[in-house]
Amino acid sequence: MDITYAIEIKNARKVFRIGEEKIIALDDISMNIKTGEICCLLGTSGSGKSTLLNLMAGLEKPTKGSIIIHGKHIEKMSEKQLTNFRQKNIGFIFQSYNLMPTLNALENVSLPLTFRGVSKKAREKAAFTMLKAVGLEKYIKHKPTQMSGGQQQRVGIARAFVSKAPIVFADEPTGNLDSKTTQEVLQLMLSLAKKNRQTLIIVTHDKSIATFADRIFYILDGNIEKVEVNHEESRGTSDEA
Ligand SMILES: Nc1ncnc2c1ncn2[C@@H]1O[C@H](COP(=O)(O)OP(=O)(O)OP(=O)(O)O)[C@@H](O)[C@H]1O
Repeated sequence: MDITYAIEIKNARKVFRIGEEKIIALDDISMNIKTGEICCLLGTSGSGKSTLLNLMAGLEKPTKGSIIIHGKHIEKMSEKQLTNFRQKNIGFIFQSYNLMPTLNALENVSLPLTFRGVSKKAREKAAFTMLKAVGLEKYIKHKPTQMSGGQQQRVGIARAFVSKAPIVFADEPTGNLDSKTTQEVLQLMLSLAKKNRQTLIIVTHDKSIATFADRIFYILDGNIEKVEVNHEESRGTSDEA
């Protein structure tokens, strides 16, 4: 089966209720993301970016509409099916890294492979290869508190990419990093995603980060305000607003 789109969203709406109050986090979103595409969801605080990412990752269900990942309607899946689906298909990179504090870098990166039934030896080999790819081969025994923010995020990236999940989501992945480390971490994510033709979706409020993407979806008040296509020659070099 040839599935061109990694992600298809059809008229997705998400309403949160707090007591009597209704919060329309997403109004009516329709969009498609191609396999291997690198996309940014760009918008100000409260615009609905994280909610949209959570719907795509099956962490939240839409109030209305469809979320189709590799041809499968994930809004119809049970929690158990979703957990299984995420373990097989999705990698996550978080703003606050979300590493396991008691585990060292090698163990943190190995973790997603344990859910896939990979042997310990094969897990450690794959984790070491990934840590080497992100320049941390000398830090495999270090625990998160023994590493800088940039190093911890490299571990987070290695963990997200180790299982070659077809889709990787990154929610403000450089939000806690200085500008130089931000550039390094971004380049790393992009090169890993391109290498294996993994689809990468980055949530950010920072336009300078979005210039690295193939396409930018501008999110405003729970809707897509506009979509911008980045052409190869201007990618990552533009600092215009
Ligand atoms: N679990 C929830 N319960 C109630 N309201 C929520 C919940 N999650 C998000 N919202 C509301 O939905 C709207 C969109 O939030 P969302 O977190 O998606 O925005 P965002 O663009 O990611 O913002 P930020 O950049 O600050 O993270 C906001 O008004 C928020 O308060």
